Amino acid sequence: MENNNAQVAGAGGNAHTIDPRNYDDLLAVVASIKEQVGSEIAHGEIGIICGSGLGPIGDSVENPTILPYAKIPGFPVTHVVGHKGNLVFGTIRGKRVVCLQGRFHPYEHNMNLALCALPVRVLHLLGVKTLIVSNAAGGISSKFQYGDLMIIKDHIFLPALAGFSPLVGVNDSRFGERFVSVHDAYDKTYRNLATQIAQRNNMRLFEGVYVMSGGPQYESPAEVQLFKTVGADALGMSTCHEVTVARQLRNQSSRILTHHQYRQS
Ligand SMILES: O=P(O)(O)O[C@@H]1C[C@H](O)[C@@H](CO)O1
Ligand code: HPA
Repeated sequence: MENNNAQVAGAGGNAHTIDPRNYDDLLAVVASIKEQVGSEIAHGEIGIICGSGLGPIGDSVENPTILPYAKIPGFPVTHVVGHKGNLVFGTIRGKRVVCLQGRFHPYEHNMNLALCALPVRVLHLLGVKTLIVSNAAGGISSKFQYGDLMIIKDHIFLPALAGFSPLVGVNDSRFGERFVSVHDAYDKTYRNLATQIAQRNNMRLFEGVYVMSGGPQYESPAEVQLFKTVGADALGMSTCHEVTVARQLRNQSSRILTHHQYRQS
């Protein structure tokens, strides 16, 4: 079942299908969210994308306001088991969070990566400055035991290397630059914090490189060997498109700050 609410009114009042690359369309999506849950509720400092099996993070949000994706214009419907399909607003330990209880995998949506990363742009327009992204992945590193946790320190975004990037196509500069650096895409300060917390709690935690394949088929033994050879530690079918879009938005924020400083000096 697709979301039958994928249209917004454009210039002249003509309805058109939401384009995930169009800033004005996403402002209309955000306006609809604010209208449905109220402007006070519809904002957050921290965005959380729950991977497969990690939906209960959304259930731990305090004072939750839940908006099903089916009621959000432009949000496709998620079909993957373990992805509920809710936007959850509330707090966790006093911090305002917006939780995506369910993500969009490119293999579900004809490799439309911009569409699958649309929620990240929506989170940005709702005020989110910090994004926590989780996933379930297959281990490649021989260090790993079943169920181990890995913090991503870098990625190999295979679909993007083959031309399937969420940033391909018209670039609306209000989202950021045409050419986006993904150096330090995974914040070192937060990675260190997670490592310290794991150590304090005697948890097994590794840092490693995540490789995203298009899926949905799992990888052949020869492909796993290939990824191991190029330095990947874990393998999945998500995350990199979201992080790439987030990185463009973060670069946009720092660009605005640079201009601001320039004007002051
Ligand atoms: O959303 P995530 O990345 O946790 O989903 C995982 C990876 C694939 O989409 C799927 C295959 O197991 O689950
Ligand atoms: O082994 C895997 N490969 C790709 N994606 C996955 N998601 C969970 N496990 C895997």
